[in-house]
Amino acid sequence: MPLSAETRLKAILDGTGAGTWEYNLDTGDIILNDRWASMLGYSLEELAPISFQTWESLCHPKDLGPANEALASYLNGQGPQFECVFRMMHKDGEWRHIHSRGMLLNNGKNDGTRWLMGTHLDVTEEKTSQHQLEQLAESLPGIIYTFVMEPDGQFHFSYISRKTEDLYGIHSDQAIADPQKMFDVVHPDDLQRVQDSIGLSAESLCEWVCDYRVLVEDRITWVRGVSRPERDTDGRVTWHGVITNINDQKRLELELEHLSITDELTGLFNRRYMLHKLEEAAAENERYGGIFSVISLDIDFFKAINDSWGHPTGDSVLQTIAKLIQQRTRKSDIVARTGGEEFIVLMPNTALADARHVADALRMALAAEDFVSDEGERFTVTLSAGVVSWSDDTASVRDLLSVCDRSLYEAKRAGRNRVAVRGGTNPN
Ligand SMILES: Nc1nc2c(ncn2[C@@H]2O[C@H](COP(=O)(O)OP(=O)(O)OP(=O)(O)O)[C@@H](O)[C@H]2O)c(=O)[nH]1
Repeated sequence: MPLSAETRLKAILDGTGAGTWEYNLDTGDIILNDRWASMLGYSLEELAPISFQTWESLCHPKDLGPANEALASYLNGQGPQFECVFRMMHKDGEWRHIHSRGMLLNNGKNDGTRWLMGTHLDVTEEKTSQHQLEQLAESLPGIIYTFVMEPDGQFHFSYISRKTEDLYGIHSDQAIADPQKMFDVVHPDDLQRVQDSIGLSAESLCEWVCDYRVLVEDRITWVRGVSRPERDTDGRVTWHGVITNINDQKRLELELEHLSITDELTGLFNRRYMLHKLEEAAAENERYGGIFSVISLDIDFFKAINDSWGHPTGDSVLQTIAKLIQQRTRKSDIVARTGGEEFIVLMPNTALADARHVADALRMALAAEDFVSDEGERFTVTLSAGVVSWSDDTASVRDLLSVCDRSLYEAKRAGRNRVAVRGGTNPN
């Protein structure tokens, strides 16, 4: 014989561990099941007589108002069901978090009155874990989150901690409601890289690690995202991770990088950086063709300047010349002090004749410059320069520089304060 609907329903409710309640809105009658009472450590007999006050007296006073408001808004037609979590006092003196859900049944008892029927579930453990997670998230120096990407590319945060406010200027509720907001504040220059790295991590299931900038009202913050992806059987990828502020670390990194490529005295690039840029330009030329030229400048009789006017005056001569070269070259040119009184200018997309023209202009500008020593004596300074262009028969950067040096040497030998040019770059 098939089980009755009532038996089946009871078995289902027993399985879920839910208490049930029925509340007649017109008569005020209340019907509770045994589980409703045992969830709070009581039997129904102990709670008798059962009325609305039975719930009221056990509910946390601070939760009564919100629960009644939730009921009122459901009865006003807002939401498909009544739903609310409130605390209730267990017989053992502990508060339990109860998740209550209910619906209105007009004809439930066939007597024309309205019955609200629902369930109670004890969600204390979930609430406690959630509270612990929130406390943990608060004490962490970054954002923790769970990010989910569907196979069709749709994405959302199933959890994100409140630190989003500090780093992204976005409330965590907003990030959950509209996850795109979290990408809208990524620096435009970094956005593509961030998206590509997420795509790569989803494909390879390798850890996602990405440093990028977040731009909130003109304030830039460097952050680092680190998270582990996992793919479920539906192809959905979920990352659990953390985003931290790395501003201090990044500033230090950038400072160190700056120091490692800069000449301290003049603020120009140093020899190491110039060699790196020359190698880059050579590789680019080999791959895509094009042209670039190099000017090597050396101050004439600089030793005599030091000897006559002192080392500090020599230093300020170097600084003045550095400024002069920077003013008279393009932004795309790279200028470095590559030795004591030697400078190199790398001029991308510049033919030999144009580079020679620039070298001559620099030579004349320096010769016209009036210098004053620490003792107030006036003097002038000249330079010699070698100019060379990268061509098809240039074998390496080393060869290019060697040809440039030979031109410079020719300029010195021919009397200084002049520019020598080499078209071919075969050092022999
Ligand atoms: N003030 C100052 N002098 C430097 C610096 N680096 C190198 N020097 C000096 O630059 C001088 C270079 O001398 P030399 O290599 O003989 O060249 P020069 O006197 O310019 O002679 P030519 O190049 O042949 O015209 C040396 O006296 C170095 O001590 C620096 O940072 N500051």
